[in-house]
Amino acid sequence: MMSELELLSQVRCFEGEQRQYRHVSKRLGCSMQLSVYLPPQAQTQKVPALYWLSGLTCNDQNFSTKAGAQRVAAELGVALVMPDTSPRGEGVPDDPEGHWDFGLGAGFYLNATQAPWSEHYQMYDYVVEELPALLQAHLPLSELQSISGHSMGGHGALVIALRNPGRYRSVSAFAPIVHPSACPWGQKAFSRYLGEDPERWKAWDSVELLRQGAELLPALIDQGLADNFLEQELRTPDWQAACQARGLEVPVRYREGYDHSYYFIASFIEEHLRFHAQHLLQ
Ligand SMILES: N[C@@H](CCC(=O)N[C@@H](CSC=O)C(=O)NCC(=O)O)C(=O)O
Repeated sequence: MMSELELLSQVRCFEGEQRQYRHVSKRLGCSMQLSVYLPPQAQTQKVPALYWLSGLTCNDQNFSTKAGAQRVAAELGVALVMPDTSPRGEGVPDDPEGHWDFGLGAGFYLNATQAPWSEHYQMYDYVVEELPALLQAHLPLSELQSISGHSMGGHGALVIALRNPGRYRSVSAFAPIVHPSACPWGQKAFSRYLGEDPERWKAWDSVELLRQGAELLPALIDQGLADNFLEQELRTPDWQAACQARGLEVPVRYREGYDHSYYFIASFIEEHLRFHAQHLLQ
C-alpha cells in the first residue's frame, strides 16, 4: 500500500534534509506536493516547525530554492514546512481568463464557499488542520508551530494566527496583503471564493480581525519601501492604524530600497527565523 506521504526527493542540506513529498489531501480533494526542511536535530528528537506560506504564482519550491533559510533553520533546530499555494490537478478550476492572481497558485488560504471553487479551494483547513496532523504523524515534528509568509502568504499567515492564537507561538510576514477586502487582488479573490457580500470577507482579513479585537501573537512584519505593490495591494498603513486604534505595538519595519521579490525575503529571513525561534524554543 502506498504511504500517506510519498517521498519524491531528498537532498542533504546543512547536515539536515531538504525533502519534497506528495500526498492526497482529503480536504482539498486532490493530490498535493509540499516541501519540508528537517534540521539535523530532527535525527534524534522532535523539532518545532515554522510554516511558510508563499505568494501568488508560487508553489512549494519558491521559498526552499530562493530564500536561503536552511542554514539558520539548521543552526536553530527548526523545521520548515512549505505547502503549495492552491489545490492543483485535473478537475481543479482555474481563473476562466487565465490570470495569475486568481485560481491555481492563488488560493488565498481561505475556505471558499462559492461554486465551483468550494469543492477544492479549502486551503485554510488544509494548512491549519490537515497538514500539521499528517506531518506530526509521519515526521519528527513536535506540536510547537509558528507561521510566516509573503504577500498573499503573508495575508494567510496573519489571518491564520489571528484566528488561531492557541495553535501558534508567533507570526511574521514579508510584504503581506494586510487588508484584502480593500485591494484589487483581495476583492477579486474574495468576491469569487466567498461571494459578493463584503461582510463575509471580514473573517478572512487581518485588518478586520484586528478591528474585531482578535488576539495578536508576537508578530513581526517587514515591508520594502521600493515595493511596487505597497500602495494599492498591500496597504500596510491600514494594519498600523488597526494596531494603533487598539493601543497595540505596531510590529512593522519599513526597509528602504527593498522591493517585493525573494531578494528582499533572503535579506531578512534570518531575522525572522531567530524571532520565531525565541518563541518556539523558550
Ligand atoms: N506576474 C508576476 C508577478 C507575481 C509575483 O510577484 N508573485 C510574487 C508574490 S505576489 C503576492 O502574493 C512571488 O512570490 N513570485 C514568485 C517568485 O519566485 O518571485 C509573476 O508571474 O512572477
